[in-house]
Amino acid sequence: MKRIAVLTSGGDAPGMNAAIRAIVRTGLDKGWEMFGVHNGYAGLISGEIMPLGARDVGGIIQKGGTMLGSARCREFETEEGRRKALTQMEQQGIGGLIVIGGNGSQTGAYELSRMGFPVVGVASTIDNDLYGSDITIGVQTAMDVALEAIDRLKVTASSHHRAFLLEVMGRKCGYLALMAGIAGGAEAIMIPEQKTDPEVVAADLRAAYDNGKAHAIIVVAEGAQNNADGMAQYFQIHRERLGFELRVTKLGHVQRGGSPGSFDRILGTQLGAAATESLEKGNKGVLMGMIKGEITATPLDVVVENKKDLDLRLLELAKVLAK
Ligand SMILES: Nc1ncnc2c1ncn2[C@@H]1O[C@H](COP(=O)(O)OP(=O)(O)O)[C@@H](O)[C@H]1O
Ligand SMILES: O=P(O)(O)OC[C@H]1O[C@](O)(COP(=O)(O)O)[C@@H](O)[C@@H]1O
Ligand SMILES: [Mg+2]
Repeated sequence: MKRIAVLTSGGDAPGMNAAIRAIVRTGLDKGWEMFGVHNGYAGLISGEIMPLGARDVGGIIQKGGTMLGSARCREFETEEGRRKALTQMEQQGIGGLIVIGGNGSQTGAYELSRMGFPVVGVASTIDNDLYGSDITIGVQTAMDVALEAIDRLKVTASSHHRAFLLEVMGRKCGYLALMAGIAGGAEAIMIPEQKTDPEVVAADLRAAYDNGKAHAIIVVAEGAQNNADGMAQYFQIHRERLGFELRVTKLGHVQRGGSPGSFDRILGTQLGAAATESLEKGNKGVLMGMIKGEITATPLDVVVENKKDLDLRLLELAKVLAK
C-alpha cells in the first residue's frame, strides 16, 4: 500500500484546505494511506508527519488558512535540509509528496524531485505569480477582500471629497492590485511591472475631481516602485502644491484570511484530485495548475525557469475606464 504525504508551504491561501481534503479523500479512495505534514518544509525536516483519515479533513472546505499549518523554512533551501526531510519520509515509509504552495514552495518541490523523490505540486498563492497556472488557489478570494475594501473606501471618499490609497499584497506581482483596481473602478493603479511617476498619479486624481468625480482611489501593489509609504511621503512633502491630502490604507494580511469563495474551493478540489491522479499514473515532478480553463500538469523545471507575465493592456484599459 502506498503512503502519500501532503504539506502546505509559504503564505497560506484560501482554498488550501479544499485541496488538502481532495488529496486525502481521493488518495484514500485509491487505497493509499494518507499523511499530513505540519508546518510546511519545516515540519518535513523535523518529522511532524501524521496520518490523515477522511474524517480528519471534514469541516475544513469552508475555512481559510490551512489546517496543516504553513511555514517559510530557510533550512529547506539547503541540500542538507532537504536530505533531513528525505530521511524523515524514508523512516515513515512515505513514497510520494504533494506540495501545495506558491513559487518558492514549487522551487523546493523541484529540488526534492531532482533528488529522485516523487513530488507533485499544487498551485497555491494569493500573489498569482506562479508559472504553470493562469490562476492559483487563493487569488479570487483575496481579490474579493481587496475589492470590498475599495468599495468601502469609495463610500467614505465620496462623502469627504478625499483621495484614498489602498495598498494590496502580491510581492513583486501586480496582478491583485490590477484586477482589484479594475473591478473596483480605481482612478489610478500602480504595479511593479510598470513604473509610475507620483506626479502622473497626482494629475490623474486632479483630473478625476475636474471631471466631476467626488472621490479618487489609487490602488497600489506592495511591490510597486512607489508603494503606500512612498506615496504617502510624496503627497505629504508636496501637499501645498498638489492641493489635496491622501489617506492611506494598507490591507496587509487581512487579504489572506478570508473564507474561500466558491471558485477557490472548486479550484482547490480539482487541483488536489488531479495531484493524486498524477501520482497514480506515475506522472511526477509536475505542477498541477489551470491553463485556459483546463487542469494541466507542467513539469517543475519549466515552472521554476519561467516567469508569468501580466497583461499590461489591462492597465491601459483601466486608465481609459477611469476617465
Ligand atoms: N530555491 C529554493 N530551494 C529550496 N526550497 C525553497 C527555495 N525557495 C523557497 N523554498 C522553500 O519554499 C518555502 C516557501 O517559499 P516562499 O517563497 O516563502 O512562499 P511561496 O511558496 O508561497 O511563494 C521557503 O520557505 C523554502 O522553504
Ligand atoms: O506573511 P508574510 O511572511 O509576512 O509574507 C507576506 C507575503 O506573503 C504573501 O501574502 C503571499 O506570498 P507567497 O505566496 O509567496 O507566500 C505576499 O503577498 C506577501 O508579500
Ligand atoms: Mg511566492
